[in-house]
Amino acid sequence: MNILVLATRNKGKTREMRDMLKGFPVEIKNLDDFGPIPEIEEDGDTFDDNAYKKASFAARVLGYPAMADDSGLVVDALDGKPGVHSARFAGENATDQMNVAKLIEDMQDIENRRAAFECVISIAVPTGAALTYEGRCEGELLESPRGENGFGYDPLFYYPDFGKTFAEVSMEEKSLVSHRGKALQQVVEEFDKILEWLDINMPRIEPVACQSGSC
Ligand SMILES: O=c1nc[nH]c2c1ncn2[C@H]1C[C@H](O)[C@@H](COP(=O)(O)OP(=O)(O)OP(=O)(O)O)O1
Ligand SMILES: [Mg+2]
Repeated sequence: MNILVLATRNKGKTREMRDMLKGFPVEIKNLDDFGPIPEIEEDGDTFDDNAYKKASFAARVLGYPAMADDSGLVVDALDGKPGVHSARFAGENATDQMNVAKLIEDMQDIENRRAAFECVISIAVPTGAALTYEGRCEGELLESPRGENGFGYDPLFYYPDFGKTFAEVSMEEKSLVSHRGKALQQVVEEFDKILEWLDINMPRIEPVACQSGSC
């Protein structure tokens, strides 16, 4: 069976990605299944750059196809911040709680509460060839957190159609409308084609059959 490595350290993302890919003929592995590998710096200017960096690096280091997600929250009133810096909004090793607290503070007294989650998924092979999928989801920021589910900024992200935050709905409900859910839905729809693409693009690591006849 084909192996696909989820190139992420984020447990919330891992759960959502595993859930949507269950049932497909592919063995999903995590970075933790391989022991220590170097950290990759997410210093790209776009979600696209960073998703590709993470996926192609993991594929190159591990020798398997890898799928990475780069995502974040884009806030209208903050000129698109925190954007690609969402994970380190409150500082280099910030926790979700610290990032949420900073967002609450920065949004104090701001009337325009519009925000969107954006996600780019990259599926790469060790040669650097890659496929890209994108998703976006619009909502509003509350003034204080609500709900216990999900991760990251979910407790502040109110989705009007649900009348709830992403932390107040199940993972399955969130995935129906979320940025990552939408990107993954395209992956799911195209999965047969993706498997074919992997088949063609994965390097053949077995030595080429001996051509001199002496082996
Ligand atoms: O559905 C979501 N619900 C809530 N928050 C979310 C979501 N999706 C992304 N986010 C936030 C979390 C983190 O602050 C940043 C992602 O940063 P990002 O670098 O892509 O992920 P990460 O560092 O947590 O894990 P990794 O890079 O190993 O995949 O955006
Ligand atoms: Mg990251």
